[in-house]
Amino acid sequence: MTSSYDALLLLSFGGPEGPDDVIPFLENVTRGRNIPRERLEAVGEHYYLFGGVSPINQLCRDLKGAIEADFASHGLDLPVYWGNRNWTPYLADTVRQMKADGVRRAAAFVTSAYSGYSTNDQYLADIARAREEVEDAPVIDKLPVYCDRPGFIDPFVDAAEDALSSLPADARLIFTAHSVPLSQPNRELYVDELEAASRTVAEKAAPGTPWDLVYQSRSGPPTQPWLEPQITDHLEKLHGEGVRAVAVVPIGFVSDHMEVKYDLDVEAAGRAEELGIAFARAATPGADPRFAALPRQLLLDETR
Ligand SMILES: CC1=C(CCC(=O)O)c2cc3nc(cc4[nH]c(cc5[nH]c(cc1n2)c(C)c5CCC(=O)O)c(CCC(=O)O)c4C)C(CCC(=O)O)=C3C
Ligand SMILES: [Fe+2]
Repeated sequence: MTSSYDALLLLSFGGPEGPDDVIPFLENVTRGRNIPRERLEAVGEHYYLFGGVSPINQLCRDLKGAIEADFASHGLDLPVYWGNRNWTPYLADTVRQMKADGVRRAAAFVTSAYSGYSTNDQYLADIARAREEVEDAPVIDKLPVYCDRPGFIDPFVDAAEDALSSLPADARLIFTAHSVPLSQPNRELYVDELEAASRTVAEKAAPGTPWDLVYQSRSGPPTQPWLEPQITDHLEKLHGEGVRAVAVVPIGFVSDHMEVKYDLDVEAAGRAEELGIAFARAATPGADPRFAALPRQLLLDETR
């Protein structure tokens, strides 16, 4: 099987791999952004709780392996590279390696499924900046946004069914995504896509079950409006309405990284427990073979 590309680039966020990495990582993430010092210190503690190791890099290694297996089993002979925005392997170093290996034209699969600034445009800017750092860099085309593709949706459908099956029959569905400032460019598109993906998963996994889309992991100064409601506030509201069980689906993410492991599995689950609400968190696609098939399907334009 052939394609017009001679490499695939897996592009991700990056995360610390030990306690000494945590502060430099957080400085990388927040450089030039208006994030209060207290928020940074609080987020540092989330990482220290896990030994200073974010799950995200291992998740990328696992996904890279699954993509390579998918390519191999479909006779697609294309090397897979991996680079990050905020930690090693830094994207510019990866692009330098690709150049040294003779890559001329690569397709980029980003570990973020949606349109919007943080989820799409910022990764495009990362690619442009990394290419500027490397003389005669390979061409790198970002593959299309994939939040509506079966390879992304279907693993969430199964995961939502699994989470619901562990709860009483009257459990509610909560979809959650990373909050962004209301002022962020293309925020409406991001929200529209999140709503559409949530609706599709809800209708397939549990037709008739009430569902809501809420947000998590906000930072920024309290005076700056971000997408709401936050999941913890939403749990309180549902509690007031007599809801006793929730299945939480992290539809805004592709893997169980720190925003999922801390903000949902520690913080939101802890709030639910205090409120006496049974809480089950649905898995993210991770290295599911259906998800790992998406880069090939997008490359060969045969997804739908
Ligand atoms: C939309 C979105 C996604 C989903 C799309 C995607 O996946 O790319 C995402 C993912 C992630 N965000 C992550 C980590 C962080 N994000 C921060 C800060 C921010 N995120 C924002 C948005 C998003 N973030 C925004 C608007 C900010 C404010 C500063 C800014 O405008 O940039 C901060 C600073 C501290 C804090 O304020 O929380 C950290 C540490 C990790 C790594 C987790 C790990 O280590 O496992 C991942 C996957
Ligand atoms: Fe973030």
